[in-house]
Parts: sequence; structure tokens; C-alpha cells
Amino acid sequence: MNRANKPSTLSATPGPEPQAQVTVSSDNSRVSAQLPTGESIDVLLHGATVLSWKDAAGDEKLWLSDAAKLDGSGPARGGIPLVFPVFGTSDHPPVAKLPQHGFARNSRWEFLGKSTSEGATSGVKLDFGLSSDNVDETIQALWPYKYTLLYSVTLEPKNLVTTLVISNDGETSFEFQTLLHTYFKVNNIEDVQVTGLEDASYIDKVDGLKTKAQSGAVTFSGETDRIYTPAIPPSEPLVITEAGKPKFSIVRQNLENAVVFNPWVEKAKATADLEPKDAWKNLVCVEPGTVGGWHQLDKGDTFEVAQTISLP
Ligand SMILES: O=P(O)(O)OC[C@H]1O[C@H](O)[C@H](O)[C@@H](O)[C@@H]1O
Repeated sequence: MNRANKPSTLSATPGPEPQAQVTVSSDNSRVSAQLPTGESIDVLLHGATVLSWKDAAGDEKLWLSDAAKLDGSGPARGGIPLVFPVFGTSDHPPVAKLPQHGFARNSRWEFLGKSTSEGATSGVKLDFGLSSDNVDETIQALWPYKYTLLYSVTLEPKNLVTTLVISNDGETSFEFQTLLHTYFKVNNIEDVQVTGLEDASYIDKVDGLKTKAQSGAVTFSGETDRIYTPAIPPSEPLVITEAGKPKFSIVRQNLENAVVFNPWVEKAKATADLEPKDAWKNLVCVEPGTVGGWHQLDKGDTFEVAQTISLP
């Protein structure tokens, strides 16, 4: 039917209220999404770093430094930087010359698109890609493999899921470590505990890399930097509580470690892009990863890791 010939009463008849939709917007530097129920995320293309995750009330769940580099001049301090293919620095030959935590957090990713589901359980998935052809030439020379990284950030009313799929597109096997370096926002670190690490062994990075055993929940009273191997399976949550109340639960997929980090006073002072200087009180990093050894990926193989962070 010709539009102009439609009876005018059709457009005048009041219909059901239009259902609010998932909204996604993007520009040259970031992608933002909001659910009809109000939850939102903001992802920087540099590093595919999730910078912000707000609940339906607009409360921020992630910590981001006031001095975070958001212009691509370095990795962002805060949110969820992606660590790949090395955690920290290592003298392991293939990664020995790479910068701390590798290059994924300091490369510009491509926004590949969105998938949405509407209705009672609306959600949105944003996909980002980084391939060996698109990383900086210096990095290509230092880590000369062929790979594709596909990173998906899924927002649902109570959950944030971040999934990294690593594919070896080349002829040569490579080894990697990876970790999802989430900075959670808290009110006061001294009221924070992490449960789920009871009886886990850990390497204490602030005490000469000694191996220790965790007893009870993890509490914070000084610089904390530990690589845990949780005793519980990845499907059982690590829980961050504050003043006795659960704040976040974290379920891991294919990530057998969890780093727990807080810089405390002195390290915060010494970290140029950490502002304000007393912000160590307001952050805790609980970082699912596979960082204890090296994961080998053979020609044509893929490996998928993920974390699901849930609100109470
Ligand atoms: O300063 P960055 O390179 O971002 O690293 C921040 C932190 O990341 C992890 O949590 C490491 O275990 C820490 O040793 C490191 O200080």
C-alpha cells in the first residue's frame, strides 16, 4: 500500500507504549551501551578496556583513575585491562622483550558489532577484535605469531561477562598467559574481604615470591599482590564482600588463577597515573587469569576464557 493512502486514523490510534530498547552508540574512541532497565557499560577501543559498568541506579561498579590515559597514549589505569600474552614481565624467551602485561591492553581494537536481546531479560553483547596484522609493528617483530583475539563484553541486568577467544591462525605454536585485570570499586578497602580463596596456595609478590597458604578470607591491611591458585573449581564463585555484605561474585572459565592486588599507600604514590593518591582505599583488583605457567596454542586451535561478574 502506498504510504500516503493509509487512513490517517491508523497513525492516530494510540497503540501500546513502545518498548524501551537497548541502545548502543560508538565513536572513534569508545562504545557505550545501555539496557532499558538502566544498566550501562562504556568500552574504550584502546585496549578494549571496559572503563565503566553502572547498575540500574547509575552506581559505578568499576574503579577508574582520575589520571587514566584515555587517549591511546598508554594502557588505562582502571576498569578491566586485558593482559595478554604475558602477565607482568617474564624472561621466558618468546615474551621476554614484551612490555609489562603484554600488548592487548595497549593496542587499538576494532569494534566488530553488537548483538542484543530484548524483553524481560534484555542484554547486549559487544564484540571487539584484534589480530596480529593490526598490532604495532614493533610488537609484531617482538612476538611474531599469527593470531586473532575476539573479546566479547556482555551486559545483562545483574551480570557483566567478559570473554576472550584466542585463535592461532599461523603455522607455529605459541605460548601465552592471559588475565582479566578487573579493578572493582569499593568504599573502603579495610572493610573488604575476598572469599573463595580459603586453603588456596598463593605466590606472594610482596614477600619475595614465597609460596604461602591462605587461611580464611583474604583481608587487606597493606600492599597486597598475590597470585592465587584457588582450591575451588572455577564454577564456584570468588566473592568480594564489603562490611560483611556481598558486592560482587566472580565465576571463572578456563582461568585457574586469581590475582588479588591493592597498591596501598606507597605504591599508589609511586604510580603516576593513579589519582587521587588516596584512591587505593577505593579499589580492589581480583583478576582471574591463567598465569602460573604457559598455555600452548597449536596451529588452528582456539582457547576461550571468561569471567562472569554478578551483582547480588
Ligand atoms: O601497573 P600495571 O602494569 O598496570 O600493573 C598493575 C598490577 O597488575 C597486577 O595486579 C600485578 O600483580 C601487580 O604487580 C601490578 O602492579
